[in-house]
Amino acid sequence: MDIPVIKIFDTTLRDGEQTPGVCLEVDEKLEIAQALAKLRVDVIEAGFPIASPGDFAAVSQVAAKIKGGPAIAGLARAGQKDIDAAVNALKQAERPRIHTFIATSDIHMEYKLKMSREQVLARAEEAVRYARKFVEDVEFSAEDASRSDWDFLCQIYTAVIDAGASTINVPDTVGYTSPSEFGALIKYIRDHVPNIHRAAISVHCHDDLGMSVANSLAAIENGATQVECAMNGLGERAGNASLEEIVMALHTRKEFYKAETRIDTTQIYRTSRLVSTLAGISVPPNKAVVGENAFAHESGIHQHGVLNNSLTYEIMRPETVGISRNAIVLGKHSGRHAFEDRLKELGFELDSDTVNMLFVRFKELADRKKMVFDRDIEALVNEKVSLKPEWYRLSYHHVVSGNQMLATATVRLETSNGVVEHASCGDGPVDAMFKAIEAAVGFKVSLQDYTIKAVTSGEDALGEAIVWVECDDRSFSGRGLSTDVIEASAKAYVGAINKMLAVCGVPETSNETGIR
Ligand SMILES: CC(=O)SCCNC(=O)CCNC(=O)[C@H](O)C(C)(C)COP(=O)(O)OP(=O)(O)OC[C@H]1O[C@@H](n2cnc3c(N)ncnc32)[C@H](O)[C@@H]1OP(=O)(O)O
Ligand SMILES: CC(C)C(=O)C(=O)O
Ligand SMILES: [Mg+2]
Repeated sequence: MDIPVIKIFDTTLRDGEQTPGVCLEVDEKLEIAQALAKLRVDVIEAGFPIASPGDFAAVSQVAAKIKGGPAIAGLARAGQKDIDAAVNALKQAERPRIHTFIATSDIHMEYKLKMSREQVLARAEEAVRYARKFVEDVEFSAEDASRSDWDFLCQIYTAVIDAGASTINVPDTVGYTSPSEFGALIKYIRDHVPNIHRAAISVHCHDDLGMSVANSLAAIENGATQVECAMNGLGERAGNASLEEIVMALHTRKEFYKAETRIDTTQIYRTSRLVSTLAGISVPPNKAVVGENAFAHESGIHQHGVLNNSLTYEIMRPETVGISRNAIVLGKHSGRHAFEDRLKELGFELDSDTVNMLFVRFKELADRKKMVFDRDIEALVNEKVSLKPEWYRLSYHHVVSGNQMLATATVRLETSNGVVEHASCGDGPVDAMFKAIEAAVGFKVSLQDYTIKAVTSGEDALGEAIVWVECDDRSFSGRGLSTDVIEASAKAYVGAINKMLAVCGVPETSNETGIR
């Protein structure tokens, strides 16, 4: 018997970007799209083209650059303007998909759309028919399907399939359903939509009650053949169903679900790290599949079992998701071959200029650290990805602090006009550093959030700082990496300021015009 292949529709770049505080730039979206193509997802939802010029540009770039693999989807409300924007953004896609949607629950229709059932039905049909004039692959979503009247849902799905939709999506928009209820809904749709054999059934689950993955799997058990999900479970509110969890559930329990995906599971971990770095959202250590502890064993009885046979306490092998267990330790005496080899093992295919640049950074790091771990290397590579044109570059810093003195920081920033240097006092070394940087750039910076964590363990661990700053109601993140946490913090702050200036422009009070 042939095992059905479940399509993975990745929405990291669309619903994932709706994670509060996340704002990906065009080149960052492209970098993630390339990783998703390597992961072999079936569809990349690249954005919502009418939403902003940046989203339009990102969908266009992804459509132009990602070839020979996934279909590229653009989201559109059920209206001609939105569909026209999606059509234009997807012009260069090899396999464009228009994803149009309208809400079908009574609460959404009455209070949000202010439309009757008849109007929503007519609008959905019109939108699908209009989209089909431009592309063959049209997906229709009934937003808030899980809180909609089941017979109305079946009526609208029948109508949109007749109008040309090749995929009908059943979203649990607010994460309200439960596995048995959602499974029954999918079965009901299969039994009550007469033309359902002409369309694929997709599901799109949110995690408000922590059941998005369980609900998606229940839908698969009842005949859904596409799941919409996001890397690291990013998405609106509590997020979408996590791609890595759905894929690894199907992979690990293939004999139970009797379904598989086309995903190259060895790319999962690398993609997860890239998304976490570029989105500025850390992965919790206890996160399934990609968390730091997902394959770590703390207690003696478990360690004993794992040493005898790892399957005693591991249902998946770390290598299957791309986490290397390599015993070769890289350090200051390691050479280029070992370094290049490790990059390849970690799934990075980089040109020789990039490898050369990274090797220099690796040696600098190895001078400051006894051992360089895989996660240090991933951090170096992902930092390379997020390098942006800079207005300001940190060239020197000095901090004095103690428990009975006022912390004082001095910074020197390079700009196109030369250097600018300032000193400030603060409530602790990081505050003093941030104040010195603010004085150096010459304008007030609105700090939203600041986190620091160790990338690896040990006293010489690489520290990763993430800083969020705000301007014109938009948030910008910066990331800094160093064995010195104050330096990591300063780099992250300057990085966030650079990103902010690229979008909001340089305030008049600025000391310098900056470097570009
Ligand atoms: C469940 C989801 O995740 S849906 C996707 C959600 N994502 C986003 O909203 C991110 C991008 N959104 C945006 O940038 C903006 O909301 C835009 C550009 C889409 C629209 O902006 P605005 O025109 O300023 O409208 P605003 O967002 O305030 O309100 C939404 C409008 O769309 C209408 N609308 C909402 N969903 C739909 C739909 N599926 N089909 C047709 N109209 C819809 C609402 O009724 C409202 O109409 P009104 O302006 O006539 O009252
Ligand atoms: C646009 C739709 C599919 C959506 O994101 C939702 O309903 O959650
Ligand atoms: Mg959603």
